[in-house]
Amino acid sequence: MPGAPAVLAPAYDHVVVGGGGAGCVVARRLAERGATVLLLEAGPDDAGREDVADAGAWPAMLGGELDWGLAYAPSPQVAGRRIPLPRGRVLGGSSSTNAMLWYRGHPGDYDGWGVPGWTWADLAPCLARAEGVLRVERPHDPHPVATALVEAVEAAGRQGAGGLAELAELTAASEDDGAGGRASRRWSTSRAYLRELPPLAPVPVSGSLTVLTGSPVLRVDVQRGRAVAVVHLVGGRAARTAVAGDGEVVLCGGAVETPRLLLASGVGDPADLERLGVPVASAVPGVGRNLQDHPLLEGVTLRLREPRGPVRDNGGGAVWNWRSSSPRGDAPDLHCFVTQAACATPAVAAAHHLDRSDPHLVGLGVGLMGSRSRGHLVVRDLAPGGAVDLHPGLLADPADRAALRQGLRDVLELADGPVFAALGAQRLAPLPPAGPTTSDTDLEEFMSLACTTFFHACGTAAMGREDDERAVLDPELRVRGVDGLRVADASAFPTVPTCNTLAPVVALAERLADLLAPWAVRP
Ligand SMILES: Cc1cc2nc3c(=O)[nH]c(=O)nc-3n(C[C@H](O)[C@H](O)[C@H](O)COP(=O)(O)OP(=O)(O)OC[C@H]3O[C@@H](n4cnc5c(N)ncnc54)[C@H](O)[C@@H]3O)c2cc1C
Repeated sequence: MPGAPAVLAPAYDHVVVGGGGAGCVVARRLAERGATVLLLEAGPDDAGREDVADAGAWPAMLGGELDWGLAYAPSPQVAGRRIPLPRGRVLGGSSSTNAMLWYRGHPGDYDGWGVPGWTWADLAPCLARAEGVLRVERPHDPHPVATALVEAVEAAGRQGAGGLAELAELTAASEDDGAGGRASRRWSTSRAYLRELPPLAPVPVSGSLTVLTGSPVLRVDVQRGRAVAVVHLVGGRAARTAVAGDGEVVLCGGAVETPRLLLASGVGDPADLERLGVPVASAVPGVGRNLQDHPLLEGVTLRLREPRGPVRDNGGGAVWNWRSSSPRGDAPDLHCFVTQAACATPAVAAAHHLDRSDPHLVGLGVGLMGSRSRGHLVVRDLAPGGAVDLHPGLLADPADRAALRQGLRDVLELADGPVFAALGAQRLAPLPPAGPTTSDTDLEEFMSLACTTFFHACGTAAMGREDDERAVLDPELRVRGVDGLRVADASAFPTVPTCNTLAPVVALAERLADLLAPWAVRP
């Protein structure tokens, strides 16, 4: 389905901008409901790429040719470090480059948004529908460090006590490797929704879907308060493709590029637009505010007695979710996963003299999923992927630092316990005697070196109730003050859910297609 069509039609019912985690879902579902749809993706096709398909290969893609190459700005809480923020620039978006954990979150995450139409009861059917398209599997042959995490939680009496450790659900499936064996293969939204679903029935029974890769969108053309066309590059030249009649443009560019596209289209804080030299189409001060992410500690490092062996599944395989003593809501707010390799920031590696290529090393990541800190972004250059200052505010809220300290202490207790000892594990970072008696100051110093992104940037074009003046989108994901323009991606979350963000993104995309469903009954 993807590729360059010989000729683009002058107009489509809907134009979907960004073929990522959300965009592939939105485009396919709208076409199924009877619309003619154009999906525009800046990056290349992902079909046939072994780096994308091999579930264990994703770390090698970080910062590579399929990455937008963004970074969070330095802040004191992260020891003045610049933290790379990977985002997929390829069909499937970050669902083609991510770590494949599938975690639905907690009902309270969605109910807590307080936006009509977006409760758990509204979204659970969308998740179920997505799980009928994406393959979601747990590891068939888990790595010993994955089973060790689950056993360590059990041995410490923490299983079920406000938490759960289990083999991870992954958007990857054990498939024939073509050489008589099995291998774990990725199921991105591009694979699931564009390639594996049966082809659309011919027009006019259903609509049609045209996918154009290598076509970055520069802006939406807003005239007299209505989105009428998109301006995009085709073969390096600017082209203009219109939306037909009462069709719509749906922005699915992700948490950084969607607010940039809004600003490029004249939607944003008038002061930002004036600085960027863009005439105001709609004054919406919330664009680019409310940037959120989960802080993740990459640093707890163990050296096993034996080499850890070849990578299985996604290179991890098990997770533990549990509650701190003061969680943000009802959901577990702390998260731990294993890595079948060293998982330490360059700053931790330098401070602890780690040789990250040592085949005996494994890691334990510690994330704060109920983070309260908020940040913002400042677009400096309107070109896709251009300069942007990203200030996520990681660990800025003292309550976040307290909760993550507790998470780190809990994980160190497991790392030093009998289950990992049976693997001959020796803790290399943070250096012993870090443990229950270590001071908060020492732990915070380690955290400032180990803190990085959990890759869950979101919230920068948030939906909200009709009376919420900070909201960029209304409860049906319409951009305030512009007809025929919606946002359906991670930017739309009012608050980051306590889970990895692909599942809620896909649920949101499925729901948006329902909101536009009247297309299915048009003559
Ligand atoms: C390295 C990494 C690991 C992660 N691990 C996990 C995980 O294990 N589990 C999980 O649930 N989540 C994970 N995530 C997060 C998850 O993948 C994202 O939250 C999700 O994919 C976001 O979906 P999105 O549609 O908002 O954006 P994306 O999936 O990033 O898609 C945006 C798309 O829009 C395209 N685009 C942007 N601007 C333009 C433009 N101007 N014109 C045309 N196209 C454009 C991009 O190229 C991209 O294809 C990870 C993310 C990364 C990067």
